[in-house]
Amino acid sequence: MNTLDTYNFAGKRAVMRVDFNVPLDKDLHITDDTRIRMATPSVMKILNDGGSVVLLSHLGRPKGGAEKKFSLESLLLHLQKEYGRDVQWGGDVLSDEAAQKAAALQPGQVLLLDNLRFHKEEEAGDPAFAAQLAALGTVYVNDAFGTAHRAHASTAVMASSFAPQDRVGGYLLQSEIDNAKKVLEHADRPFTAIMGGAKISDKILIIEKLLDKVDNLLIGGGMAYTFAVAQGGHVGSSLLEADKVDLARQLIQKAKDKGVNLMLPADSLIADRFANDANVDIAANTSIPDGWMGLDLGPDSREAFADVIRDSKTILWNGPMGVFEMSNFSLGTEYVARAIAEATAAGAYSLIGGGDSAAAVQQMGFGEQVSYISTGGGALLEYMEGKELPGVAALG
Ligand SMILES: Nc1ncnc2c1ncn2[C@@H]1O[C@H](COP(=O)(O)OP(=O)(O)O)[C@@H](O)[C@H]1O
Ligand SMILES: O=C(OP(=O)(O)O)[C@H](O)COP(=O)(O)O
Repeated sequence: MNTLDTYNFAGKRAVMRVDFNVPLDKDLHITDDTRIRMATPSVMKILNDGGSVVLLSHLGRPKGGAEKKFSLESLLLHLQKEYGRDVQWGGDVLSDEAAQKAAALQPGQVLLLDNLRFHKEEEAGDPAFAAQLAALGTVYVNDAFGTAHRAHASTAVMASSFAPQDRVGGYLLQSEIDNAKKVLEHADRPFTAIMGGAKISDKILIIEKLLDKVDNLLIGGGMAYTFAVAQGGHVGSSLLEADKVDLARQLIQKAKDKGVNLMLPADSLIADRFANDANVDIAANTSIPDGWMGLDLGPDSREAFADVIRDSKTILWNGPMGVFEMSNFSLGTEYVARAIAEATAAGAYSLIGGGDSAAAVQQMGFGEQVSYISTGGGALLEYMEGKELPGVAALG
């Protein structure tokens, strides 16, 4: 892989894929800018060389065209402060405005374009769309580790429009891979993985691979309810992927066969609606009443999870344990974050992945007390299971 340090960007226009899929509040303000900050060294290297940058990213998962809440324009002022210079807005990636502003960029200038996923061709990996993106620059830089597991037009396909020497991996991509490799190759035991969050269908398949690597696998967050149903439980209106129940049942069996301690939450903090001021109660995870939903670990589970974590020597965490964005459902995530900080202080190596997990750790004040915060969730997990990431493979 060509790296930024071996490339001189003077007079070049870099079309740079970043992962600026940052969490926003309802007023479209950024609540955690880790992903933006982590890509800044790459942007500054290009600008300081005397190059210019066209920034490409997705934000969230828009379905069917442009929507204000998914527009990258919300990031513009933040980026101007981050880079200490004007950042131009070019609108839609396929617009004439974008093409004209990109062509007119001068050394040291930055252009931000709108959400790639406003075009279905992005996720389809459409070659014609990829070629249109490639025409925006003279060199391709990929620093989007968080999206490196997607074979999309901007993460994988557009690289082939550039000569091999003009496909460059950014600093963040490189350091993420170096770090994940270190954990894979030297995992001290007990090795504990903690999985949670909401992207169940994406991440449930990864569990099978992790069972070959870890001693303990703790499953919390929205993912836990699919497992509770697999155990014959009732989960009310909790997050559930019904078509993954059989797979969850097989995974429980596989963990037994392999001697892995797969721990599911015994109890949940349940709510009668998806709101911070909902009525709450505590229920066994396998008997949540109709009309109620599990939004956080219950008191027994958070203690049990924390105990296992504190005894671990290598820790991999992806996905919050509850809807931590609402303060009344953040305790499970906080317990896990604190236990990881304690284990790290006692000598464990801790690796936290995912946009929301990273945000939770920072927000709760444990950012400096863990070994490494990765900007990738799914990407990190897929790398850890030994898969080649399309975004990395495309760089050659
Ligand atoms: N029990 C739950 N019910 C619904 N959503 C949940 C639950 N637990 C966690 N979540 C949500 O999961 C989201 C994060 O999931 P995910 O994207 O998979 O994690 P990451 O970004 O860390 O990889 C958060 O917005 C959180 O509110
Ligand atoms: O947030 C992301 O992944 P993550 O939730 O696994 O951390 C990336 O931006 C990828 O987004 P996607 O899972 O919608 O392709």
